[in-house]
This record gives sequence, C-alpha cells and structure tokens, in this order.
Amino acid sequence: MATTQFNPTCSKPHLHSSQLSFLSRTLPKRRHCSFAPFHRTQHASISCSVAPNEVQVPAVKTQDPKSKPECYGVFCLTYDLRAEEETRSWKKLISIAVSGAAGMIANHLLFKLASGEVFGPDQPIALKLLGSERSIQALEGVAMELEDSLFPLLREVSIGIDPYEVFQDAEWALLIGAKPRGPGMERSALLDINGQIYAEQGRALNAVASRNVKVIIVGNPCNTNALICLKNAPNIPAKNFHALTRLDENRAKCQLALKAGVFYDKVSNMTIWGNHSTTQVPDFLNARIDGLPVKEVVKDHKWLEEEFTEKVQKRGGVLIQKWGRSSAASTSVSIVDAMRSLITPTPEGDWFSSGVYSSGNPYGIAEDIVFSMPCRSKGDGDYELVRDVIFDDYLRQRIAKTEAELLAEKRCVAHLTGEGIAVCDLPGDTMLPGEM
Ligand SMILES: NC(=O)C1=CN([C@@H]2O[C@H](COP(=O)(O)OP(=O)(O)OC[C@H]3O[C@@H](n4cnc5c(N)ncnc54)[C@H](OP(=O)(O)O)[C@@H]3O)[C@@H](O)[C@H]2O)C=CC1
Ligand SMILES: O=C([O-])CC(=O)C(=O)O
Repeated sequence: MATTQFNPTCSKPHLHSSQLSFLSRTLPKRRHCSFAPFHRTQHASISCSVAPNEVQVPAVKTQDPKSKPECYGVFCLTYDLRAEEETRSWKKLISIAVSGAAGMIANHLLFKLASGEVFGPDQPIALKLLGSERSIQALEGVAMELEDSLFPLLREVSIGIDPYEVFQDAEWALLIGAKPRGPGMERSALLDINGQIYAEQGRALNAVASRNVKVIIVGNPCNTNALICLKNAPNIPAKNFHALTRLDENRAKCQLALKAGVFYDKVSNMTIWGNHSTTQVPDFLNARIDGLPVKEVVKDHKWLEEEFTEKVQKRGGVLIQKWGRSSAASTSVSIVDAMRSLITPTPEGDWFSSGVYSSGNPYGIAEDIVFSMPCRSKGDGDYELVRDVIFDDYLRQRIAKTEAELLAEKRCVAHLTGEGIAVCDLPGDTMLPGEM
C-alpha cells in the first residue's frame, strides 16, 4: 500500500468552515481572498489581491494535483512556499519526518513541533508521518487532530507507510517507531527486529532524504538502532545521526537539583556517557550546580556513586511501574530539547548530551559505535565534542562497562551493518531503562 490519502472535506464542492477558519488565520490581514476548490481533487486554489506598499507575502498557488506530494485533508490547501520569488519574506519550509507517528511519544511531540516550540513562531513546517498497515487508521486520527488544531505554522501534513515516500527531502527525521520488548523476548531478538526497521529506514533516508538530514533515533535500543541506521545510509554524514539520551540528562539534572535543594535550572554540564540502558553513566564528576562542581555541593559521594547513578539508570523502569506505560510526555520534551540544542548556540561553558558516532572521539572510547557524549553546537545543526572534561577511576570503569555493552550489541547486529555474521554474546544484565 502506498501513501494514503483521506480527505472527506476537500472533495466536497464547498470548503469546510474549519478550513476557512484555518485559512483566514494564516492569510495576511486586509487582503481580499477567494477560495475556489477544484473538483474531484483534494486541492483548492486561493487568490489574493495585495494592497500597494504592503510587505510581500506569498502568493497562494496550487500545484497540479498530480505533481503535488500526497497531503492530508486541509493541508492540501497550502501556500506554495517553495516558490522562491513569491515567498521571500517567509522562512523556507522545514520538512520533518516522524516514524512511529501514531505512537504515544509522537502524540505529544507532533503538537509541540506544530506549535513552533522547536523552530520558533515564524518558521513554517511540514510534517511527514510514517506509520504502518497496523497503524494507518490511527495515523489518520492523528492527522485529523492536527487539522483541528489550526496551527498557523503547520503548512503540510502527509501520512504514509513507505519510508521511501515519507522521507522524501526530509531535513529532520525523528525515528520513534520500534517494537516494544514483550514478555519473555530475548534482547537479541529485539535488537534484530528493531534493527531490521532501522536498516530499512537508513536505506530510505540514504535514497531520498535531504543530504544533510539530521536524524534523531528514539526507538530502543536507540544507540544500536542509530548505528544500524547510519551504516545503511553511507551518503549521509555519520555525524548527522543521534541516539536520544537527552531524557537521561534531564532526569539526572532533576535528581541532582533535588539532592542539592536547588531548582533544576541551576544544574549544568551534565553528561550521560554511553548507552541508553541501565549501564549509562550520569557524570557527576564534570556536572555543576550553580557553577560549582557537584562533588563540592553534594558531599555525600556514596550517594552520587550508588543511589543517584542507579536512580537515573532505572528511572524509566520505575515510571513504567507507576504509569503502566513508558515515558511519553517527558520523552517528547527531551526530543524538543535535543533539537533545540542543535539549532541554538550552546550557552557559554555548558554542553548537552547526545548519542553520537564515536569515531574520532578525544576520550579514548571505542570507535565505530554510537555513544552518548558531551556536545556543543554553534546552532547550525552540527556539533563538536567537548574536550575539557576530566576522568577519574570510577568514571573510567563505568564508561568501560557501557562501552563493552555497546560493542556486544554491535556484534549482535553485524548482519544489519554489513559487517558479516552476527555473534550475540550480550552481557546478562543488559537492560533498557524501562526494564526492571
Ligand atoms: N530514547 C529514549 O529516551 C526513549 C525511547 N523510548 C522508545 O521509543 C519507542 C516508542 O515509544 P512509544 O511511542 O511510547 O511507543 P508506542 O508503542 O506508543 O509506539 C511505537 C510505535 O512503534 C511502531 N512499531 C514499529 N514496529 C512495531 C512492532 N513490530 N510492533 C508494534 N509497534 C511497532 C508502531 O507504529 P507503526 O505501526 O506505525 O510502525 C507504534 O506506534 C520505544 O522503542 C521506546 O522504548 C521510549 C522512551 C524514552
Ligand atoms: O525502555 C523504554 O521503553 C523506556 C525508556 O527508554 C526510558 O524511559 O528511558
């Protein structure tokens, strides 16, 4: 099945009141506009007369329905933002692909993206939602809710089940979809099932996405899924792939703030090293509270080494026990944080954590895995690894353990990274944060 079209309203001869409302909010004031739906298609033409001396705004054009990418409902009625001359006073549309778009995390994230929380109030966006045969009805429901939200910045929505269509020209790919680990399922089986998904999505990104697409992998096990994805996308810089460890960073900041009795905005320089799993290392050696080293503020070093570390590592699992499902709202917040960290300059002296390709790292960590490390960005979508961090024996030992786990995961998916026959010798205690 190819990309799905569903539009009960656009095929009618008259525009629905919600569409008129959407358009009247998004069109500039003091212009006279008329709406003329095409027959038999989901596309309508809109023409405006512009008063002299007014700021240039985009003329609204419709494309030939046959040449227009698949669109959903009211989002078939869009400005032609790609017409350079006519849209010079607008920021260029940013195209964001999201997989697992009918899942719980996406259900929070999509509405944050559409409201401008990531890219700001003057940045139009297009959302390209990837689902599956299993989720296509739910995905239509998501698209309907996006329609009904009348987000002025949301200019295009398309839904589909073929990553080669959905990822076309994507500038951001937020890859959330993954099979959850079921009772009794071996971790090696999870690595394989989800690895297959990420291998295919890597190939699709390689084939059709923007050459500079930024990819954030959320679906677990996210570090190794990210490695598989980037290995299957050789034409996209490996540096563009991130495994989400920002939620872990946020969790660590919260726990340190609680212990120190300060609000969490006082905690900075928080690195999560390694895997998004229970071997991850929340680094209290380099983190700061109110500008001071954590160990100077929190004198109970045993608490830092044991309770704090384990609390962060297992936070996801504790939450699942309480909620009966895994973190979705806070994960979506952390995806927003991760994106914003790449598109805004990192505050002087601070850094953020992200699971990034390890080759060339200055810390002596094994090459060719995806490892969470401290990053800084100039706000151009790229990042650099932070050099001025310190290590002690405790930190080195903990890093070695999470590194060993990632190397074992890598051997387990060799068949998906083009590196031969998989050998699965995962450490017995390897667990996702959500597993207890
Ligand atoms: N890195 C991090 O910090 C965090 C990562 N996660 C991970 O994010 C992922 C998504 O979480 P969440 O949105 O809550 O999960 P949901 O179960 O709500 O959604 C996941 C989506 O994955 C897709 N999926 C792909 N393959 C399968 C499959 N074989 N069986 C079932 N569903 C499948 C489904 O969409 P479709 O059918 O459309 O493909 C589904 O909608 C999980 O892997 C979770 O472990 C969660 C929290 C934090
Ligand atoms: O294991 C999960 O699905 C949940 C998870 O990653 C987390 O809460 O950090």
